Amino acid sequence: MTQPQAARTVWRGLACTQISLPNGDCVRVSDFGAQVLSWTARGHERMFLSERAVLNGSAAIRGGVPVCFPQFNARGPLPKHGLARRTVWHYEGASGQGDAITARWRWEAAAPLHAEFPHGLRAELAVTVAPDQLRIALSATNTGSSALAFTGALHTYLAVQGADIAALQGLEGAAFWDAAKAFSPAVQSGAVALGEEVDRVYARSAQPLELRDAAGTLQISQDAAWPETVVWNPGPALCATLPDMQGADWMRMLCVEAAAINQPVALHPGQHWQAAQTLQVIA
Ligand SMILES: O=P(O)(O)OC[C@H]1O[C@@H](O)[C@H](O)[C@@H](O)[C@@H]1O
Repeated sequence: MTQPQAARTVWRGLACTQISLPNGDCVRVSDFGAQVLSWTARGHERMFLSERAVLNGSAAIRGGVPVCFPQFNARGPLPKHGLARRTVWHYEGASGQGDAITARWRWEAAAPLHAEFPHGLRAELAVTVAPDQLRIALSATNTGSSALAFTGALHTYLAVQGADIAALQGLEGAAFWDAAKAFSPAVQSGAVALGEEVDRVYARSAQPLELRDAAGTLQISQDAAWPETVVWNPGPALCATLPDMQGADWMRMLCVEAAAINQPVALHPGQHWQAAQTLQVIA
């Protein structure tokens, strides 16, 4: 292979697009949820996907990069984390740019949403794969005739190798809201490590974060239009209660989420918004 390629495939019953680069990097994205399920770079799987993930469309898929939209968590009347992660998106195709390739999906707010969310809203997800790099851009357009507001996140489940040495660096000294402790305010002391439940909402860091583990170092950055970063790991106690995770899975993952939460994004009719999260293997 001399050029990046995108091929349609079915993986464990899910219609997917498989993106492959000449250097061996590979990404799989499901039409269900427009969800990245796998990213292999420098020979390592960089995404956590639960072996107990529900893949039959009856629930959100636990792992990869769920698109939480147009509502983050329970902050509104919609089902938790919105409906987009539980619906099939329309695949629009892929196009190459040099050593990179971008595949695109489209989602429209449809009837099941309208009782709680009576708006015309279109979302697009662009997944760009380049050597050592994955960039995921969500965009939203108000296609209706009234103003609307949304919240959301790219709920990225990063694979962790070597839980005892894994550390997320770059948030030291940052203020956060501790969602695991009734949203009490706190300040980050040292790197984020695995151990107990972590469910924290930080303001976006201007500098990229770094996840260091036994596989190397992954740099994580997000556009300013994602104003918050959520870091989530259920820890052993909560993990044991989640039916779609195995008991020790909390040691295999860390969610670092690019999010828009505290100030909902307001869109007038015809207005457009876009924001990306970029993951880069640097060591
Ligand atoms: O189990 P879900 O619906 O995928 O949510 C997982 C987690 O997602 C995180 O974004 C939230 O901050 C957590 O509070 C939540 O538990």
